[in-house]
Amino acid sequence: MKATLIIKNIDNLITLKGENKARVKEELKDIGLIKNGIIALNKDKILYVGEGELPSDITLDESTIILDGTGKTVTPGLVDSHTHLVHGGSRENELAMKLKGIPYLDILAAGGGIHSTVKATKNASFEELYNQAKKSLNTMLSFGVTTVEAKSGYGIDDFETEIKQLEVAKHLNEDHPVDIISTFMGAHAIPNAYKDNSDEFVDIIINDMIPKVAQKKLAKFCDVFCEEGVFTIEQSKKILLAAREYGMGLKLHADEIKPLGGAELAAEIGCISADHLIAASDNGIKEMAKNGVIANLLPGTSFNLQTGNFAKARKMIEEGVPVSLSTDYNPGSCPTENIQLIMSFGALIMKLTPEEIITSVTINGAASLGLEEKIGSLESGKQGDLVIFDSPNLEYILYHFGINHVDKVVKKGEIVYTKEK
Ligand SMILES: N=CN[C@@H](CCC(=O)O)C(=O)O
Ligand SMILES: [Zn+2]
Repeated sequence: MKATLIIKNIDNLITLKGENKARVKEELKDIGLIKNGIIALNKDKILYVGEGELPSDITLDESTIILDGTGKTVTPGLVDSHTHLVHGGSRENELAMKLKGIPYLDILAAGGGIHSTVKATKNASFEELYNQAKKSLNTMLSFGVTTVEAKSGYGIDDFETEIKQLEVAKHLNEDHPVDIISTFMGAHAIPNAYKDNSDEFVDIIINDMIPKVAQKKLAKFCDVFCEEGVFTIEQSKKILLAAREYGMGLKLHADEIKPLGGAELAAEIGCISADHLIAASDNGIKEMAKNGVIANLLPGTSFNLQTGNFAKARKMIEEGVPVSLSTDYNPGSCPTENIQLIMSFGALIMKLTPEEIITSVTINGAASLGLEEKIGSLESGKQGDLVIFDSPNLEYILYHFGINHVDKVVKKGEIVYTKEK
């Protein structure tokens, strides 16, 4: 079989080989490290992964791209499995409020926060949203992200804007090398018009919005912001069970600020992931472990909200919860596309090991999007998504924090990003 691209002499080839499933406990440490590694791709698929030289049945010709991995670390393409990629405007105006100690939920209740991005997203044209999201997607790609999840949720009761966001994501998925997995999140805030009757808005989401989003095939998942002053446990359950009827996978913004029992709900109804979990109860963590719900942790949000509270990542791992890590990129609670910074937070603040971190942003991130058979590890037959880091080892990427260590990104067998020297 002919190789179209090979990378040889790789100092540290991190394959994540193993079962195509979210890894737990000790499995999180088994990253399939190969020293002096070599990898061969045929078009968009991985052909061979091993040590030293290629086997003789893999042939090269003058069109084969040959890269040298000396001094480099190669990993699967990174998966950012929780973002609010498509939105209008920005919210730097909230910085001063935050520094004065005004809580995120108070800004939201006063009509700011998510509501101000709803206004900006409604006022933005399709092209403006497309260009703004494309710029962010380029930044994500430059940091090594090859697959990203993108939520709607800045239209809320303005369904046209919800659809506009999802259509932008759909077009970008077609036009841009990064794969985008869409999530419908109409239940992101209670619209002002339904402040005194949020159940009415829940009914609209269930009866009008979910069926239309499903019919247009615009979202693989449905998500709800289950939080004090936003959607209750009962409302979140109702919305997600309705979404399941329409074939959507379920996600939940759970226990981000107040311990409402979101982790328990995610376990009860079988969400693929519960995200945030800063205030998750010990019982909720146990229930998630029992039911295999992935804890998608977002330390950049804790950092930016400045509450000093972070999800109990170590406890979750000890209890057997599969964990993933994501940016939560959005204009309010976490305005950064830099997944490598989030990985450093995973180490420096959450005390995850380098092995646990790389597993969290590859195979476990893939599993939180239902993509573990296709991406998330470097094994023959899987999609040729990988990152070449200009870094002698994995630890260095986390330790030398806040900067970009990517040298090249390969997506579906093609070099789609090269760092300017
Ligand atoms: N918490 C709810 N949603 C987003 C924030 C959205 C925003 O502030 O615009 C999050 O996951 O952090
Ligand atoms: Zn979010």
